[in-house]
Order: sequence, then structure tokens, then C-alpha cells
Amino acid sequence: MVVASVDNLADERSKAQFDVGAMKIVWAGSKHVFDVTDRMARIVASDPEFRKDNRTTLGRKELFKNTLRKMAHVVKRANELRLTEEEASKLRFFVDEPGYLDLHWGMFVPAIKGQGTEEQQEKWLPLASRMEIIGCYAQTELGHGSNVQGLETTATFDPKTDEFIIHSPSLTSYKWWPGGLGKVSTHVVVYARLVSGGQEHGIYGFIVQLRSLDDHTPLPGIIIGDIGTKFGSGAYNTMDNGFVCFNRVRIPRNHMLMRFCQVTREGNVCLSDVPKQMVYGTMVYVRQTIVSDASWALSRAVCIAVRYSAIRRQFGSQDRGIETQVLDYKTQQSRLFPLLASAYAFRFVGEWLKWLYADVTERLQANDFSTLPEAHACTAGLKSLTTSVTADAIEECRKLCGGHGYLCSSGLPELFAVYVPACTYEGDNVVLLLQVARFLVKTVSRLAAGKKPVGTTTYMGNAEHLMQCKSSASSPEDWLKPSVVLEAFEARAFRLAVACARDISKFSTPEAGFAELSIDLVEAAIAHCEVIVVSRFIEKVQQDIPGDGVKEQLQILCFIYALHLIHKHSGEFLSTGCITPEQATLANEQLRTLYGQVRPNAVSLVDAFNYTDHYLGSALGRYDGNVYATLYAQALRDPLNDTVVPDGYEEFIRPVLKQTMRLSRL
Ligand SMILES: CCCCCCCC/C=C\CCCCCCCCCCCCCCCC(=O)SCCNC(=O)CCNC(=O)[C@H](O)C(C)(C)COP(=O)(O)OP(=O)(O)OC[C@H]1O[C@@H](n2cnc3c(N)ncnc32)[C@H](O)[C@@H]1OP(=O)(O)O
Ligand SMILES: Cc1cc2nc3c(=O)[nH]c(=O)nc-3n(C[C@H](O)[C@H](O)[C@H](O)COP(=O)(O)OP(=O)(O)OC[C@H]3O[C@@H](n4cnc5c(N)ncnc54)[C@H](O)[C@@H]3O)c2cc1C
Repeated sequence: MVVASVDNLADERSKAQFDVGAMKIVWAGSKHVFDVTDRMARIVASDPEFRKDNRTTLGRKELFKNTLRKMAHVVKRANELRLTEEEASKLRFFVDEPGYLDLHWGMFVPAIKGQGTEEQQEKWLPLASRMEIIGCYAQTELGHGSNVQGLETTATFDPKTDEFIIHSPSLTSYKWWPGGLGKVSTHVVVYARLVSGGQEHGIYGFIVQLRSLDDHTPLPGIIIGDIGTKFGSGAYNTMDNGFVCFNRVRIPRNHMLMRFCQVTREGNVCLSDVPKQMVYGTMVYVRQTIVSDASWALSRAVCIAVRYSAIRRQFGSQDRGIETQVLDYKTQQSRLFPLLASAYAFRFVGEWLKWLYADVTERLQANDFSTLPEAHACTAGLKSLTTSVTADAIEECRKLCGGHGYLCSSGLPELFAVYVPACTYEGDNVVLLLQVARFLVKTVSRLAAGKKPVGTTTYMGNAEHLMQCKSSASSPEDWLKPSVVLEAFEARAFRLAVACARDISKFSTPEAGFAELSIDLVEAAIAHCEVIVVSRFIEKVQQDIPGDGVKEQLQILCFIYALHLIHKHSGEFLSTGCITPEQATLANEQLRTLYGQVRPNAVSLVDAFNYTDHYLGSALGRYDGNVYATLYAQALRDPLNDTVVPDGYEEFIRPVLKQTMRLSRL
């Protein structure tokens, strides 16, 4: 049965004022990436092995085994189709469930590439690429995650045997959380305190074999398992996040990743002439990928909420006629369109961050470490900002879909459950913002010493102007001027950073000031990250963008992104004196106008994400808009509807009814 609602989306698509095909290319990044992505998404969607509509009804063991089957199928298809790395990772992406392949390819391999010597790479990378071994990344412990320098696991060099002894000295030192560790990985990069000659030398990575390559049993001295069921049904429970305890496990000396620090046969520790933070390199790499992933998760939730809001009708009719599409309500628009704009903003900043990461990697290879602090601040800050916004946005999209958003068949509960840990893994978001703040305070104090800021802090070089400027906006239209918008964002961020730096200096030590002012520091860090996102978006829409009306739509979204932030943080913009209350009102007025301009294009703007119904996994977000019939069909497929009279009737319903009947007769 196809109901009238389907016409709504066709109507919506006919109203689009831009070339959706051209926007799809802009979203993908290039025609080549679009083609690869589109092809891989379709391969996954049409393969019954990748079915996922039963995921929330499976128990933990079935769910995990189901994921093992899918991951094996990914590897099989990648080999059969002779996929390139780019194609294989897209194929795996559209399978859309966390699995050990992510940690193997996303962290184990990069850790060896980044921290292994050439010799070590030659030994381990072919084994890993052919998947003759499966690896994971074990940094976090039961007692310590954020504080990497506080890790307790030891790697003690024994010069008698030329081995390291990997040991977990306490319960709190058990590795705890690594994905793929619990049940699958044969090998791991373990982060441990290097001890040689009775002295500690800091935290480094060591490759340890965990399980037999013959029968998968743990090797002697290794106690290993899964850490237990996690938040939400389905969701991250497809992954075997694990624990491991090492009881004096011996590994050859050359299993220490020795690119930045070598331990000789005699046990001498030789540090390379590079910053010690290079050991944190894998985290920088992964944080950068997490920013790109944020735009995928956010756009997916927004796609569901926009399409459903165009289908859903409530109130507004006289005489029981046709009701109003909820997408027409200004309140719905004011909650949804900033999220749509944020999805585009995060997509563009994610692309830029990829470029920044490639640039810093090239420099590091040439022994130029000058941009490392900025790369760390950008990846940490943007990881934090984009994942926090996305997690909140998925929940907002659920609310925007009313009651049906709470059904698993909407796709939103599982998306939320699988996404929220992104605010924690790869660095807790607050801890990471404090790293950005540290970088900003340093930048401000260097300004005072006459040092010119570079990269994303270049704007701070305009210090005198930014401290004094008053916004020139005197009409709603003025808020469509990139220079007016940027100045407000830069002035707010700079004034917040300067205030923090000034206030810290009033404390007895910088550490005491930093600790006491950490709430303000986090706000300053967010403001700086928002400068980065807004300025990258503005830069993007100032480029030549092919396709009828595409640039105009992106401009509208860019200003929605910026102006909704001015509204959200109006307290900061006003208290720092960057804008006046009247100017804030003008910005809001412009925002309302922009919502009206997005409205006819909203459905086409989410079509431009080019998501298959398989990937969306949502009755509410279907491309054809056939929402109600799908909800009904999926309800009928629920295991509870397998029988008309439920299991348990005889035991638990009939006795209650009888008892009630007896009571009513009394
Ligand atoms: C056969 C063919 C088959 C083919 C099939 C193919 C299929 C393909 C399949 C898949 C492809 C998949 C690709 C996947 C892509 C990726 C996916 C990834 C999946 C993600 C899943 C989730 C994984 C999660 C993993 C984890 O969580 S790992 C653990 C992460 N842990 C943390 O993040 C801990 C956070 N804490 C810290 O980082 C640090 O402790 C700290 C908070 C930064 C503090 O550091 P420290 O104690 O050193 O203190 P400070 O004194 O504050 O800092 C000292 C100075 O160091 C600077 N600093 C700090 N960090 C860094 C850094 N990272 N880089 C550079 N500099 C850094 C800091 O700024 C200080 O500098 P200073 O100048 O001020 O002194
Ligand atoms: C799904 C998932 C997958 C993971 N996968 C892996 C993996 O593959 N490998 C791996 O090694 N780890 C993994 N982890 C662990 C993850 O990296 C850590 O949980 C994360 O780094 C946060 O550390 P924590 O748990 O110690 O949090 P904590 O640091 O204990 O945080 C608790 C609270 O304290 C606050 N806090 C902590 N320090 C400060 C501070 N200095 N100032 C202010 N507030 C502070 C935090 O903001 C937070 O609110 C995974 C975690 C999850 C949830």
C-alpha cells in the first residue's frame, strides 16, 4: 500500500531551486569520490548478507556473531571485487556497524605506520594488510583513560634474554575498552611504561601477540575477555570491547615500536630528536577521521528528520481538510535547519582537516615539527565540537520526529546509541577542549612577546582591532556580509581567550589558574573552534561552485550556521561587547528569513547526501516517503507479533485475570 504521503516528497523535490546532482558532487568532495561512494553504497544495499533491519532484536551473542559474519563478508567481497583501499573502506563504512575491522585498519595499522621503524613496518604491515593477523589498540586501562601519562602497565627490559616483560601490576592497570580486543584480535599495540635499567622512560607502544594463530586460545600469561554489554540495543554491542591482564608476558625487544625511541641490546634508551608527543600520533590521525564521520552521522539523522517533517502533518486545517506539514512550522525549522546547516559545515571542515593532517604529516616527515601543536589543537578541538553537536543533534532529530522517532524502526535510537560514545572515545570532549585552551593561552602570551600567530590563530594577530571593534551591522542584511559575521566570531573568541590568559596570571601559579578557570577556558576553546568552522564554510562558499543554484543554497546554509551560533551564544557575544542587543535582534530577524529560503529546498538538500534506504535504516526517512505503510509492516515483523496470544499468557496473564474475576465476585 502506498499512501498519499509519498506525493509529499515528490512535490517537495519539484520545488528545489538548485541542481541536486551538482550538490551531490559538492557533498562527496569530487566526482570520483561520489562515484566510488555511490557504487559501494549500492553494493552493500543490494547484498542480503548486509541486512541490518533485525539488529535491535538480536541478543548479544547472536548480534556479535552476525557482525563477525558481516566483517568476513566485507573481506571476501573486497578480495573478490579487487577493491582498492578507498573502495574497501567505503564498502565497510556502509555496512554500518562497529566491528573489529575499524580498529585493525583504523588504529593498529596506523600505529605501526606512525611509530614503527622501517624494518618493523616491513615486517608487520604485510601481515596486517593480508589480515594474517588481526590487531587492535590498547591504551586505556580500568583506572586511567584520559591521563595517558598515568598508565600503569609496564614494559620492563630484561637484558639477559633481550626481551620486554609486559606486566599489569594491579587491577586498575588492566587494559579496558579496546575494540576488537575482547574476542577477535590476535595482536595488539599495547601502551606501557618503558622501564630499563631500573628507570622509567615514558609511555610507548609494544606489539604483543594475544592469541594462538592455530586455535585462537589466549597465549600463556594473558587473561582476556569482553567488558560487557554497552548502552542501547544493537548499537555498539556488535563490538567486542575488551579487557586484558598481562602476567609477565615476554616479547622480543624488537616488538617495541622504536621509531621515536630505541632500546639497545644493552638496555640503553636512545631518544630520537623529535617531540615526545609523536607517540600520540595515532590519536591525532583518528580524531581527524572522527570529524569527517560526524558529518555523516549528523546528515543521516537530519535526512530522516527533514523527510519525515515533510510527510508528517498536524493541525492547521479547517473542516478536517489537509493539515500543515510540520516542516512548515517555524519552530520546527528553527530546530532542524541549523542542524542541516551544521551537517554541511562539518562536512567542509572535515575535508579541510584532512588537508591539514596531510600537510602536517608531510612536514613531520621532513623533520619540521612547527605545526604539530596546531594540528593537535585543531584535531582535538574539532573532534570535540563536532561530536558533541552531532550527539545532541541526533537526539533533537528524534524529538523532531515526535513519537515515531522513539521507535527503533525510525533508525534514530540506534544511531544515537552507536554515536554518543564518540564524545568519549579518542579523548573525552572536555579534556580535549582543555588542550585547545592550553594552546590558545600560549598563543595569547606569545602575542604579548611579539610573536606572530599562524594558521588558524592568524586572526589573533589583529589583536588591537579585535579587542576594540564594534560590529557595524545595522540591518538584517548586514548579517549576510562575511566580513561582519567573521569579525564578530573572531572578536568573541579572542576576547574570551585574552580574558582567560589575563585571569590566569592573577593566580599564584599558571597551573592553579588553569584549574580554577577551566570552565571559562572550555568556552574560549569552543569559541575558537567555531571560528575555524565558520571561516572554513565562508571560504568554501566564496569559491567557484558549479551547478545551478548550488552556491546560493550553500551561502544560505553558511549564514544559518553562523547566525544560529550567534543566537545560541548571544550571552557571550553580548557580554564581550562584540555585538549589541539590537544587533542580536537583527541577526535573528535574518535567521528567520533564511529559514524561509531553505524551506522549499530542504528535502533536496538532504537528497544531496545520496543515502540509500539501507544506510538510513529508517521507516521515517525512506526516499519514497512511504512512512506509514513501512511503520506498520515493521511493527508486524516485531518478534512480539509472532503469535497473536503472547508467550506467557497461561503463566502470567490468565492467573491475574482469574484473580481479578474472583475479587470482583466478592
Ligand atoms: C584483505 C583486504 C581486506 C580489506 C578490508 C578493508 C576494510 C577496511 C575497513 C576499515 C577501514 C576503517 C577505517 C576506519 C577509520 C578510523 C576509524 C576509527 C574507529 C574509531 C573507533 C573508536 C576508537 C576509539 C579508540 C580510543 O579511544 S583509543 C584511546 C584514546 N585515548 C585518548 O584519547 C586519551 C586522551 N588523552 C590524551 O590524549 C592525553 O593524555 C592528553 C589529555 C592530551 C594529555 O597529555 P599529557 O599528559 O602529555 O599532558 P599535557 O601536559 O597536557 O601535554 C603535554 C604537551 O603535549 C601536547 N600534546 C598532547 N597531546 C598531543 C598530541 N596528540 N599531539 C601533539 N601534541 C600533543 C600538549 O599540547 C602539551 O604541549 P605543550 O606545548 O603545551 O607542553
Ligand atoms: C565505545 C568506546 C570505544 C573505545 N575504544 C577504545 C580503544 O579501542 N582503545 C583504547 O585504548 N581505548 C578505547 N576507549 C576508551 C576511551 O578512549 C576512554 O574512555 C576515553 O579516552 C576517556 O577516558 P576515561 O574513560 O578515562 O574518562 P575519564 O577521564 O575518567 O573521564 C570522566 C570524567 O572526568 C572528566 N575529566 C577527566 N579529566 C579531567 C580534567 N583534567 N579536567 C576536567 N575534567 C576531567 C571528563 O570530562 C569526564 O567527564 C573506548 C571507549 C569507548 C566508550
